[in-house]
Amino acid sequence: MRVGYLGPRATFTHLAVDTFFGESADALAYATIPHCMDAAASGEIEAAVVPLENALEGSVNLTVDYLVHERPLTIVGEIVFPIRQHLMVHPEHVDSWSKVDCILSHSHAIAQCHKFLHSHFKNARFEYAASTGAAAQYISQHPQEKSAVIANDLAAAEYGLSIVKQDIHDYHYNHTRFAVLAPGEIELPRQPLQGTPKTTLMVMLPSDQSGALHQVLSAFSWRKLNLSKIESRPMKTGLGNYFFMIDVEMELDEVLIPGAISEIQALGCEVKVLGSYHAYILK
Ligand SMILES: O=C(O)C(=O)C[C@]1(C(=O)O)C=C[C@@H](O)C=C1
Repeated sequence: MRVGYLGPRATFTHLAVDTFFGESADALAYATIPHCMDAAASGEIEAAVVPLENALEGSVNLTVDYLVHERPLTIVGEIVFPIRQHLMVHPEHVDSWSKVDCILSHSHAIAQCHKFLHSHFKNARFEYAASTGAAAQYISQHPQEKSAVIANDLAAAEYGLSIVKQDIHDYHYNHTRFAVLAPGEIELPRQPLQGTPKTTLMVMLPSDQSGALHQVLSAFSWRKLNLSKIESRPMKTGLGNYFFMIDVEMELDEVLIPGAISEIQALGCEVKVLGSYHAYILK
């Protein structure tokens, strides 16, 4: 099975793919989240794995927006993976690491380490890369730059960088949810882990209807459907126009979720099922 991921090699997404799929997948790196999702939509790969949400920094908006507005792929699985951020430099700068003038990484990685960065690098500037792996690769190729990178230990090994501070993320519990996306339903390799069933819906409220969100939520509540997430994102059609991404902690059945969907549609909302799948928590 060909599985694309946000590359280059040794990103957290790559680690999640290798740990989850193991030998069952041919893992292919893509430079950006949209490139990876495009490849799944065109059939170049069977599935794309992209970051969806981090426990400290929240949703990866690029993934959510591209999924809803540009590439309507199906969520066929979720991988929850622990994230350990380390600070690393080119070996030439190990002795002067605390004096670097730039910190380079993915925006989510930088955000996960704000307290550490604030206390150690009062004057350094932050530069954002497409991924932690891309930042590590760049610094390995530009040893003259006095920059430090935030990435994982595999990236340090892959790109020959030296870790100067381990575990610099601000809070101990740091996990990221990665979505496995495909053009339609596909079989994922069997896991020794027990997954938790989930269904993700996109709901667009009619504009200017008082109590609409309350009514939508009550369609789930009286059916005792547990929601693990609700988040609004702009529709990009005008100020105040939002859609909601709602995660229901249940597999798409034939009665309860379709019943809730019909009720919500009767309120004048547009509803789309983005996927019904299992979430796997990896160690
Ligand atoms: O840059 C990477 O290594 C990624 O896989 C992306 C990403 C993200 O988008 O959140 C994944 C996990 C971490 O939270 C930091 C970065």
